[in-house]
Amino acid sequence: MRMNISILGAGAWGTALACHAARRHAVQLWGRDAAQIRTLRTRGENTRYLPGVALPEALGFTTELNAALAHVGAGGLLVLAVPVAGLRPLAQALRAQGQEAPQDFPRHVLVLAKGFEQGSRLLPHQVLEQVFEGWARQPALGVLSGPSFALEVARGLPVALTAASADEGLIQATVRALHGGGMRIYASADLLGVEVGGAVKNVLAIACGVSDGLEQGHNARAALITRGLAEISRLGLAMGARTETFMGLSGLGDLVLTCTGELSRNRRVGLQLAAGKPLDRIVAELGHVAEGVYTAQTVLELALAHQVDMPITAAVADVLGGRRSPAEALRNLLAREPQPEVSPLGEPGVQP
Ligand SMILES: NC(=O)c1ccc[n+]([C@@H]2O[C@H](COP(=O)([O-])OP(=O)(O)OC[C@H]3O[C@@H](n4cnc5c(N)ncnc54)[C@H](O)[C@@H]3O)[C@@H](O)[C@H]2O)c1
Ligand SMILES: O=P(O)(O)OC[C@H](O)CO
Repeated sequence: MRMNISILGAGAWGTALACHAARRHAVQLWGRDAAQIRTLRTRGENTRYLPGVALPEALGFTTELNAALAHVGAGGLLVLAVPVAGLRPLAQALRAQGQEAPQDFPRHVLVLAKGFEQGSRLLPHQVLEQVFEGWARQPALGVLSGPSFALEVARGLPVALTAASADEGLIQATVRALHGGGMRIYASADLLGVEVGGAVKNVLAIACGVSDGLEQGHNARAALITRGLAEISRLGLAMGARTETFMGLSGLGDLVLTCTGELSRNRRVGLQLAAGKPLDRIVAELGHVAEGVYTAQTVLELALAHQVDMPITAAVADVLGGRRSPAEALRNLLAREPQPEVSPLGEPGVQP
């Protein structure tokens, strides 16, 4: 059944998902930059964020938040495709806009961002809960996560993702909107676990980029991925997530993709740090968000607060914070005391 969908955020991921959804649904892509949206409309291509991909003719564009909301109405799907840092201001603007006709505000809001908000240390859905708190028209919230490079999705290549929410109606709306045409959507009720996996894998992808950039070999990369999964699981469990979530698409799946795939922006940051490039230059030249850069220190703070050991994350935070060189951080990791290997799935009564 055809649905009305608005995707807010015209970066790589928002544009790719809009390409996918517009093949079957009425989709509006919203961006805050009027000049960029004009280019999308006139050239039929997102030259800045997704060059080389022809946008579907049926895809609509807008810079008006109220038009994007009106398109969705109460019964469609509203998708937030901005980075974590942009979520709070966007949600505040949505709430303000929604006051005008609360009965028409979308019932289902799906978030795509992967990371923790700096300062508040909140996950994306928690930021939204905070903004919408106390509002009579508080929407049902969900996240979409898993191994998914925007460029491949935009080209229609196969992809499997996890939609997580406590609200069954939201999951059904997401499946209706996105499942099919090369995209498989799996459902999960573990919103927190899905978001923790998506946030921390970005930090570990930076570690793998550093290791590969320093030519430490495939063995080292496999070790970082496996021990990285143990770090994700430890933090997630301490925060209340389910262990099995980390063995799924949004955990192991996305970790493997981002740590090994050449399209990963986070991995690219690590490779360039290993080459000795200063972080501010890397970020300026990347032209896209690499969420791991902004989330690493917060993950480390959460690890300390929950008293879980996350040595790889600590090493990445040290390198990003300029406290250690990439080579020094790696030496430090190798010099750690020997310890028993505990499976990321854990053992009864033992923390992984
Ligand atoms: N690119 C991918 O392959 C991919 C896949 C899955 C998830 N994600 C996640 O999706 C989120 C967005 O990533 P992306 O790849 O689209 O990033 P991007 O850097 O390609 O684009 C970001 C977009 O968000 C816009 N933006 C930033 N702050 C904003 C704000 N305050 N209000 C409105 N718009 C704002 C920018 O103008 C830009 O259009 C990130 O959290 C990322 O981790 C990305
Ligand atoms: O390019 P990255 O490193 O931001 O990763 C993109 C997606 O999150 C991969 O699933």
